[in-house]
Amino acid sequence: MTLTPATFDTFGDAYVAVLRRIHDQPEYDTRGRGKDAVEVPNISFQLTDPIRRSPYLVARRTNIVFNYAEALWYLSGRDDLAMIGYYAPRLEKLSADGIRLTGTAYGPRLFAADGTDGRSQFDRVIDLLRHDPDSKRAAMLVMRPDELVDSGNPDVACTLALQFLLRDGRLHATASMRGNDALIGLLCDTFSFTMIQELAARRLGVDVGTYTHHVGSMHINVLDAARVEAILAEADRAPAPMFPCSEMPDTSPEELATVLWWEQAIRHGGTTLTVDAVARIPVSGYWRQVLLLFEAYRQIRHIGDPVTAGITAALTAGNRWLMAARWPDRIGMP
Ligand SMILES: O=c1ccn([C@H]2C[C@H](O)[C@@H](COP(=O)(O)O)O2)c(=O)[nH]1
Repeated sequence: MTLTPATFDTFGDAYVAVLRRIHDQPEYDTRGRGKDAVEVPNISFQLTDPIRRSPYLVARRTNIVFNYAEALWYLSGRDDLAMIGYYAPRLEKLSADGIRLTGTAYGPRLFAADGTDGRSQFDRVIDLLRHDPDSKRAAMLVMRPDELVDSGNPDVACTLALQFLLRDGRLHATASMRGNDALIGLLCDTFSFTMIQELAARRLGVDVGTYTHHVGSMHINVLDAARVEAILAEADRAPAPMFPCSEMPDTSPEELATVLWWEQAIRHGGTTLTVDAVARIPVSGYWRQVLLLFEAYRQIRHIGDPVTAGITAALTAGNRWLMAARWPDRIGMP
């Protein structure tokens, strides 16, 4: 009898295993809100190395720029479509007023002061773990009861809660979701939640532990079947490439604000940033790499030519691989 979830080293391994399970052995056909899907209830997995959070699959065409933008959007407590819609125009249809997102915007629920004691849920669980490291209470709630009041609500939070357990000097995290689209949402949500876990571990000065993901309804939309099959075929052909991955340094709220300031400057700016200009931005090398990705994306969106050779060369090997898989005609491989 096993009472613990399946364990994988990297998210890429877990991702392929989840897609394969639902594709090969679906348990239910569902028809919800106009989308037909195949579903396996109660899927759980655990990652031993949550920092290796990007799957290197050509057929998936992971948008690493969006992944970082969404994580930063959460970490800064924002809900504006202006920022996140620039990286993922598909989110526009989820916004009821064209200005803000509600259920999808986990940031305000986790990282904005919520009117109780001037702190955010995130700040409260960090303070709690500083004083009571063995606590079982370091949980942050996401979905709210009032989200089901309006049956026409287009955007109900899919995440129920995130929990931290600080054990033997390692910060473990558990995400609980009511529903997860295994092709798109699973990848983006795991990316952001493991970033939140890593930020919390650095703030506490402890190591990153395991990441556990539990989902009530894990599903693949029928319209995505061909993409899933392409991913499974690629995983069958050869193991995914491996790249070194960088650890997030301890990042203060002030440094995060500087990263967000530059994100907006790049998004609004009409000028091409050089690698030297990025090197002068007063944030750590880890966050400068993210700003390089934002500049590469700005060039892809606004300029017809390939991304400048300097920016391309300054990307890490893993990021360059992901960008070239997504935008093959815009990113040269070295
Ligand atoms: O962070 C998110 C947000 C949404 N979804 C997916 C799950 C569902 O396929 C769809 C939401 O539809 P409902 O469950 O609200 O009907 O979006 C995710 O996987 N992760």
